[in-house]
Amino acid sequence: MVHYKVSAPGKIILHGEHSVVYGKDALVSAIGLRTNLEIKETDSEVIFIDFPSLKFQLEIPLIKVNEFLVNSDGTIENVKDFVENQFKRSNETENNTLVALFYVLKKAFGNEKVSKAFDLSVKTDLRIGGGSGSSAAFGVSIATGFLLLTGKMKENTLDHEMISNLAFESERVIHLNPSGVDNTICTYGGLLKFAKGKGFSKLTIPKQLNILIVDTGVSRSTAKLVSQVRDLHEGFPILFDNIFESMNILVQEAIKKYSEFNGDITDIEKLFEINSGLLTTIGVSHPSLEEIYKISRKNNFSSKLTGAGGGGYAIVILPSDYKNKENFENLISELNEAGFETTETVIGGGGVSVERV
Ligand SMILES: Nc1ncnc2c1ncn2[C@@H]1O[C@H](COP(=O)(O)OP(=O)(O)O)[C@@H](O)[C@H]1O
Ligand SMILES: C[C@@](O)(CCOP(=O)(O)O)CC(=O)O
Repeated sequence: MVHYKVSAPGKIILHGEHSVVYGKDALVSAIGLRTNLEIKETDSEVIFIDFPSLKFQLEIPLIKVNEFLVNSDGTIENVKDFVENQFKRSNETENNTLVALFYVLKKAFGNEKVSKAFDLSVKTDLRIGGGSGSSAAFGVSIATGFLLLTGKMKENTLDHEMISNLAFESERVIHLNPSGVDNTICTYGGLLKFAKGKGFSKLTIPKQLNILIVDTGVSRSTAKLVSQVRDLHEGFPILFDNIFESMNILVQEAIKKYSEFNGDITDIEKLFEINSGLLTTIGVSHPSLEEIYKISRKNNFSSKLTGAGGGGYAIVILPSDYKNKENFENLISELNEAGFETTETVIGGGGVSVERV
């Protein structure tokens, strides 16, 4: 019987968040924190779904899922009706997650039936709603799991394009109007230059680049922040077009600096500071982020938000010899004292992977 373990990385946007929504380039990287899905066919009559990170699980008869696959027209509205009628859950996050799950299932299977029931669980190292790509890592994991289940894709010949495209459908349910940057990086991994509708190219950094991820603990909605920026853009189109163009120029400068990185972070730190200022200008900072910027600067580090902002995660760029340095130890203890959790990681890392159990 089919039994797979799928793993997809989280991501950080190094530069280009928000401007990427307006067609500008972004520089994005996979990180070491991952989402892990397990899917196992069973002889049961019911499909069992477990989302421990969201603290909910449920069962649904296989026959109901197959009725849905045969009868649904596959529109988001139709999948929403199915989820509402079937599960009658009042929690918006749970509903949305289930809509994404069944929408992706329908896209993967079309009108074909699922031949056997299965147990599916999704666990993650990522904080959900923090800007480190948990929704995309979730989308990539379910897309991969379901494509394997259909037999359209084999574990030793993963079709990254098909996975990323299907994960984008999950992102469309969760984020309404995503740029596609998150599903791309969480599928391919590494370091990428990405532009909405234009595709991506892989980049390499000559030397390991260390990053500290700082969790503000403040949840925020990407969709709301994107629409807040859209309102400002509508009010001041020329001003905002120019800010987005500045962010684009910054990304081009950053690509040069990261591609030539020889261990000296001085210029990258300057770009962090400038990018942070531009993001504050478009209104996506937050008091918790400002506090992190202050503590970082006090200890001679440069930081910026990553992702949509409004809380979520900040990133601090670290020099190669940061370990055991007094200012780094002070940075960590001051951030922790202020209530912010920190995780050390490196830029890059593998994309989606599958293990047949
Ligand atoms: N491990 C997971 N299990 C189930 N759903 C998940 C998981 N990770 C993410 N999600 C889905 O993604 C949503 C979070 O998306 P979002 O707010 O954009 O967070 P992030 O910025 O971390 O991607 C959750 O509400 C849920 O629908
Ligand atoms: C703000 C934005 O540029 C990045 C959002 O990233 P996240 O949801 O915070 O991981 C939106 C997008 O690219 O769709």
